[in-house]
Amino acid sequence: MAASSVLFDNHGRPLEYVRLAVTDRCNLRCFYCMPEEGIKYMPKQQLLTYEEMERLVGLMAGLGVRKVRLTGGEPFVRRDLVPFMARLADIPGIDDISLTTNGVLTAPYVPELARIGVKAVNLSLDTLDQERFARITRRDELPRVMDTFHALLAADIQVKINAVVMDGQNTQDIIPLAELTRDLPVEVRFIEEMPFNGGSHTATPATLPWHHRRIREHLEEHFGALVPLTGAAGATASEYAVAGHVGRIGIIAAYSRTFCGTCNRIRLTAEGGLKTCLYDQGVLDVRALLRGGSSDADIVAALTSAFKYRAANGFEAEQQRPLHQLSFESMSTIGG
Ligand SMILES: Nc1nc2c(ncn2[C@@H]2O[C@H](COP(=O)(O)OP(=O)(O)OP(=O)(O)O)[C@@H](O)[C@H]2O)c(=O)[nH]1
Ligand SMILES: C[S@@+](CC[C@H](N)C(=O)[O-])C[C@H]1O[C@@H](n2cnc3c(N)ncnc32)[C@H](O)[C@@H]1O
Ligand code: SF4
Ligand code: SF4
Repeated sequence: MAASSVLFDNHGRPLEYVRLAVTDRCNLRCFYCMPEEGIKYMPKQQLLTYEEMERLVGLMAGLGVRKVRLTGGEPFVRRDLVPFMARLADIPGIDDISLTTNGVLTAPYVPELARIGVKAVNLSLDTLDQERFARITRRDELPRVMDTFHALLAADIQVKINAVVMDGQNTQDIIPLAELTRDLPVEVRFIEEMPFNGGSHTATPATLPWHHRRIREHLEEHFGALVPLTGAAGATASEYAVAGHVGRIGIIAAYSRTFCGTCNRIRLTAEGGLKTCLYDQGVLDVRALLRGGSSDADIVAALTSAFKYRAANGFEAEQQRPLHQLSFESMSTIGG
């Protein structure tokens, strides 16, 4: 189905972007995302199939969605990911397919990604120090992640590095990571830590130690004034240029939630739960509709109705949850 119209929510925000968590499994155990042990993965038959996701994306394209991001868990842990991406890219109306990956398994797939037209990849990398990498992710995989980074650059795929800033863990890495932008055409984005760590540690305190302003001040102490850039509509990152640098710096106020006013996205969890806000607890069981024999028209009506009842922002969505224990949810099931 071709994009025919744009759907606006009850706060006048358009639906343009869907994030698909293609799996809840992961080959890392990042401290801020998952506990080290005791993880109960979903049985495979509970995950949406690729065919189910293709059908949904086709229907969403009819509602105006044009951008799809694959995430997880680690997307490359699921088999046959790249052919699936190629089929999504062929859906009329979808003009932007990208993914967020930890980079451990990604390097060998980079030529294929380039071939199917993937223009940008977001690569998670919280430190350039091998020991701290192993401590944060609980796996010693930095060299393979760096292989992916270099393979993406060589293939001319635009890279955004995602680094979660964690008090007492990797704040010493902010400047070395930002230094990558001096000679490389990459964007390095620093992300406020959110509480979705699956019980790995206590939830982010109400006074987030490394919030957007502090990260910016820290960068400016080293590089001088950052020059704000005009970002794309609906973007999560505030983007900045640094004098003399080829690349850019971004800061994502994920916990402060300052960009909700232009939020243009919805999420599907790996088991087909629809989230109209990262902070809601899931507003629609799309898998039940798909497997219960619902018609395209019924599914479109359900998606439309869910989008028309969105929380105004992440704080309202959080308030509407019956339990406020966000830290028992893991980002690996939400997709970031
Ligand atoms: N609060 C909030 N944080 C978000 C949202 N989307 C992404 N983030 C945060 O930004 C991080 C990076 O997200 P990515 O998967 O790289 O996606 P993106 O920022 O939409 O990427 P681009 O499309 O390249 O701008 C996530 O891990 C979250 O911490 C959102 O809608 N709300
Ligand atoms: C959940 S991961 C899934 C994709 C892939 N495994 C990866 O790490 O890139 C998506 C993004 O969520 C971010 N993330 C995970 N837990 C987070 C948290 N507690 N706060 C902020 N961002 C988080 C990661 O840094 C990553 O960039
Ligand atoms: S952030 Fe990504 S790589 Fe790290 S544990 Fe979560 S899903 Fe896995
Ligand atoms: S917190 Fe919710 S409303 Fe705000 S930008 Fe994120 S998903 Fe959108």
